[in-house]
Amino acid sequence: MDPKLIRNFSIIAHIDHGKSTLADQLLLQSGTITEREFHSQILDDLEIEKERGITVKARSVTIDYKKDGQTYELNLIDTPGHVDFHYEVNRSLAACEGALLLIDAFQGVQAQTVANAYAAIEVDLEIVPVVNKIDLQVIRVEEVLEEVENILGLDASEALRVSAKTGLNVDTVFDAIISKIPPPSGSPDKPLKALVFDSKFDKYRGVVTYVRMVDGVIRKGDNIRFMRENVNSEVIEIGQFRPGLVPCKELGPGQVGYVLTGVKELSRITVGDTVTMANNPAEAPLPGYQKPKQMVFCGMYPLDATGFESLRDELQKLSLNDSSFSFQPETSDALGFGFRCGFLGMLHMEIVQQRLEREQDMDLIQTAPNVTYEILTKSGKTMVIDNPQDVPDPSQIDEFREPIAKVSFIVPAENVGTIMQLSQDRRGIYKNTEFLGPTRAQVVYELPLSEIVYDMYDKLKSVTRGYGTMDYEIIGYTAADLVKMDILVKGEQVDALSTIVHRSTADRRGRALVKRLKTEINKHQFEIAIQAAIGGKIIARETISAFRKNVTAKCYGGDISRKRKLLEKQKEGKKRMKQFGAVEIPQKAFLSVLEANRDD
Ligand SMILES: Nc1nc2c(ncn2[C@@H]2O[C@H](COP(=O)(O)OP(=O)(O)OP(=O)(O)O)[C@@H](O)[C@H]2O)c(=O)[nH]1
Repeated sequence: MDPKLIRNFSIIAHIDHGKSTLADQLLLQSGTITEREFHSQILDDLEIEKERGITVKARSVTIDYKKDGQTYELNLIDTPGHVDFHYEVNRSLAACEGALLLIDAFQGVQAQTVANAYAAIEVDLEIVPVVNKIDLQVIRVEEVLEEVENILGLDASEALRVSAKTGLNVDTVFDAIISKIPPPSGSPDKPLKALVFDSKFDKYRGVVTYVRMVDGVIRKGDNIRFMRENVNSEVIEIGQFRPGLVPCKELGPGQVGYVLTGVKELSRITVGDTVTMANNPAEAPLPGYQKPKQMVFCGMYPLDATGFESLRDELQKLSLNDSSFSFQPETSDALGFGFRCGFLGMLHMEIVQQRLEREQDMDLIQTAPNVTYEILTKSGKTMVIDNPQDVPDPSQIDEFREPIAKVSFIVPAENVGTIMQLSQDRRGIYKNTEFLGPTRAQVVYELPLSEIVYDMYDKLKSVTRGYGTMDYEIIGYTAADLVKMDILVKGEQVDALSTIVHRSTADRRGRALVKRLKTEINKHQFEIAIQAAIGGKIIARETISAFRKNVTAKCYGGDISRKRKLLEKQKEGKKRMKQFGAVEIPQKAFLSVLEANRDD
């Protein structure tokens, strides 16, 4: 394939601005998919993505497009739009020469439009602004284009105006891809160099490695090497995404496709690695990617001990296709054997948890999530803390550090004050405000990650009536006055309820938490004290009074069937309970920490 006829591009956008719809429309208009397939959102094939309407895992597809008697090979690399999946965006961009920057004609430039555009500018991609949804009743295209110029510093004079939904003007998108985005360079005669930009585990074929060719040619039977992992393997099959896996004879410079090898474990194929020939290797690998870093952790426990092995199997299966999710066995006095799971962010956590519950039909107890902390001990050691239970005794701590994020909000001008107040209340450090036009502004704060991951997004949406957006990146760790807060139920500490809080908010959080727990834990036949403590000191207390529970008391006379129904209902309610000493604690109580933060 002549590289001059190849174009490699991504579509980048804020969530919901229509990226998947445009991708599908490009596939439809080029004849890659049928009308029927178009209506079922072909690129988002995971069930959860369909249900929640978000793209989680990057996909890629090759489109043949005829123009002026030539057939061009257009490689679209799909990217997810949500903050949690930044690293997926960056890895996709490195495989492209250009990007379509898609912007909703009414909503205009939003927080992730900015973040994604900057990522593309950083790697020197040619950016084509595309205003989408021009079929809507109310649009403000001119203002949106002004925002593109003011905020992103891009030339918007030749921006395209399309409707991905109806297909209006989508032909101009093909023209722009061919005329504006540069073809890849590279030589078939140089030693093989191909970038691994994704990989996934397929039940039938094993590990499918996604590659973007740079130099050289790859064919079936070649003996290749993954340079960073230093793994050699024979090529069993190569092919392209059309959009299913379709084998081909060879892949040359600039092309995008897949390689099947004898490698069985996904963990041995690192995204960002370089593929070369084992007997004629390239001198140096391509610049790689940073590994994704888990920033949010929580415990997951089977409801009863027999579920441990099957939970392990399920977690393993999930991690086969999601290398950004991690899990390790842990034990809790209260919950028994379970796993500590790490996620990129809260959305990522929710998605994994839902997949477990839905696809595997598992009953789980999940503890409240926490971010990753660092502790410098008196002996000079730096500990990474993923679990509040691992915090050492305060006498051994020299410095307690928390992750800090640079958060950028884009909000209606009248909400700037509220956002500043919200950030200030959460220990934010003000950076700057920039007006994007008469009605909207960008406000930047540095905020502790723990103060934003749980509910900042919801709060932002509610104070701006849905018009505000935010994006964040972790910029490092700083020392803070943090303490571990324990919860005692009937005098005994429940380890899975411990949290790390800032000392200045400890009293308030402690009170909110015990109050919440009081509503979550049912009355028992004895009185139950619920206390919050720091070190040995009790900072808050609530009491659940004793109650003799007799659900059948309501059933007068001998209505047996009704009585049985009630008993069954009670049994059902017990399903998600964990016995702790004499007290039954329901699943929801373990998430109280999270809820109490939100009540705050
Ligand atoms: N009216 C109108 N609606 C559109 C258009 N393009 C997309 N939409 C709608 O906007 C919503 C979001 O579109 P998606 O294509 O799922 O958005 P996305 O950017 O891929 O979203 P993520 O994958 O979650 O990042 C869907 O309900 C689409 O039907 C358009 O041109 N006009």
